[in-house]
Amino acid sequence: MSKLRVAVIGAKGRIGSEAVRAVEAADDMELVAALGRGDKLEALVETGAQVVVELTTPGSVMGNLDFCVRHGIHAVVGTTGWTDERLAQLRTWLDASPETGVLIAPNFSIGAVLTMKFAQLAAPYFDSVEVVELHHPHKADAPSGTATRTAQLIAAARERAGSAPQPDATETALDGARGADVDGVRVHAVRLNGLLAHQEVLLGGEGETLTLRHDSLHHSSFMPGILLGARRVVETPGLTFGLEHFLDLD
Ligand SMILES: NC(=O)C1=CN([C@@H]2O[C@H](COP(=O)(O)OP(=O)(O)OC[C@H]3O[C@@H](n4cnc5c(N)ncnc54)[C@H](OP(=O)(O)O)[C@@H]3O)[C@@H](O)[C@H]2O)C=CC1
Ligand SMILES: O=C(O)C1=N[C@H](C(=O)O)C[C@H](O)C1
Repeated sequence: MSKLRVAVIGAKGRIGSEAVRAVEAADDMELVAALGRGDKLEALVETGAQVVVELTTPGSVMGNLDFCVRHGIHAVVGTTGWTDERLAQLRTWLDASPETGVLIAPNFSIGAVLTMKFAQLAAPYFDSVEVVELHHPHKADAPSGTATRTAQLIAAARERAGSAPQPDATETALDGARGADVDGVRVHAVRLNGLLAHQEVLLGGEGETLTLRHDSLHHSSFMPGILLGARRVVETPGLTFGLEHFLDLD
């Protein structure tokens, strides 16, 4: 059987360099291009890339995806910074290239995907829920894509269940003291040397709390999800948001 022809954009970055190694080590894949900043995207066409793994920056990802979708190259995207407007733009591009698939995964690690799932399950049973994400201090954005998505999923689960608004009588003396508000769920971002990528979902009810915590201790934690995404996206046209759609979690 022929190997899947995979390219990595952002190949010199923290996660991109790990992805290069993971694709090279996968028996069913061939790394056909490893692009860094300044490299020409035309190399993707010249090398016959079928799937791109996009791990760059919020400032670069849209231009890269525009090129990929226009050339019918599927994409697995880990880069953060997704807004409703960006997703709508991407859907427009995909409408014009209906056989192309794009997977955007706020987090490729199985533990993080499960944390999001458990948080949605638990959130309607508690009065209060807040998200704390903790990362290395070189991370470009805050809050993390994972924390934003987790808060959105929690808010949607609470709305579906008809949960009451969260109790909070605080009058904040300093801006930011209560974190960011994502659909009514507070999200706090810690940047600390020594950390990689971590998240806690804190849930509180009458006389009890539940803490869900996930730790990515090495960038290798994201690789099985990236490889799975590359294998599945080629047979999944359109936009898929979240690795959970490629996992049999129910
Ligand atoms: N979904 C997930 O599971 C994960 C997602 N991420 C996300 O992935 C992204 C990258 O993270 P990280 O590796 O830590 O960041 P880094 O800054 O280490 O890597 C980004 C790389 O992309 C390069 N780059 C920027 N623009 C372009 C471009 N147009 N073409 C080619 N290369 C480009 C950068 O080059 P230069 O240094 O010259 O700017 C850099 O080498 C972030 O958004 C992060 O949040 C990270 C881990 C897991
Ligand atoms: O920048 C990182 O490191 C990470 N980014 C992603 C995010 O913003 O959620 C995924 C993971 O947290 C690591």
